[in-house]
Amino acid sequence: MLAPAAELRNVIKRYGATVALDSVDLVARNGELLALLGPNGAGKSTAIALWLGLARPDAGRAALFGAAPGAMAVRRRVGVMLQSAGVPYTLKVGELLAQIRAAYPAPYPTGECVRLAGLDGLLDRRYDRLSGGQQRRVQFALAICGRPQLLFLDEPTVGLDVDARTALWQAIRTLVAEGCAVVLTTHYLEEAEALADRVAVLAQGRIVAAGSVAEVRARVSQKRIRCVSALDAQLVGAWPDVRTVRRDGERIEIVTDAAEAVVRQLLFEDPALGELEVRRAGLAEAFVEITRTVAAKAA
Ligand SMILES: Nc1ncnc2c1ncn2[C@@H]1O[C@H](COP(=O)(O)OP(=O)(O)OP(=O)(O)O)[C@@H](O)[C@H]1O
Repeated sequence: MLAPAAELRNVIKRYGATVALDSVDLVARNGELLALLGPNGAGKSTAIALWLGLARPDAGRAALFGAAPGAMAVRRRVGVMLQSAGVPYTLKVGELLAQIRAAYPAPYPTGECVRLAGLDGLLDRRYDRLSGGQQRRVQFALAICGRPQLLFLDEPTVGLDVDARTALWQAIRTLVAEGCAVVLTTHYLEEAEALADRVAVLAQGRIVAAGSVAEVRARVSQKRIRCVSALDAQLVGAWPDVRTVRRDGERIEIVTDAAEAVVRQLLFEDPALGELEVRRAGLAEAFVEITRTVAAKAA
């Protein structure tokens, strides 16, 4: 059987007294996007550092395509976009692209890189004179131009406006559809929800939830209630089992573990209530609940 594009097997990584990863298993497969989620310091960047050979596990194994990270044959199959980019600043975008494309056996044509990363009109511009968002798009182009079979994206859409973010999501989907494996870290849960085939939630170096977006979401019992109501949100917030309440114009939105009881009380208190909707909570609520439970147990 073909080895997965990237795997961590029972990995422990310590920095002094800090256990950055504690018995972690992760797998990223071809044609799939794995989203790594977790609060600051959870261990996401450490996982990527191990895969890139920038750090070594204290125990367990990190492998890319079944081989040790860092091997030249493996590096030619991998594209990387990290949070801090070591880009030679004074070069023009076109020169940067040409340099990186030359290092790969079957790179995308320049025009395709421009289209995928949204670099129209930027090839003749110096990298250091671009805006932050334009630089991010160049970094993305440099990560994908070698037509990687495995792509690491560490918070790729930070600083991008809505249009640029949507365009980048589309480019990521194109690569995944072509069979690329993608490991994405993000703090934007809607990004994971939009792109991920599988998510792994890390907290304090441990995987606390893993599976499809739907599976992780199903781990929590919370529901989201929305309705048009004039009830005072602060009063509703004091009801039993209500976790959060938010007023959004004429609507209120309630997150609760006991949807039936809250709906009953809503209808009782506000006979004029309308447009009632009850939905399973999204990934954002699941993530907050899972990581809060872990923090509470550790305290
Ligand atoms: N080079 C290092 N030396 C010492 N400690 C480190 C080092 N790199 C990471 N750590 C620690 O390891 C833990 C995990 O950090 P890591 O950067 O992997 O988290 P993260 O999930 O990527 O966080 P963020 O969302 O803030 O980027 C943290 O406690 C961090 O302080």
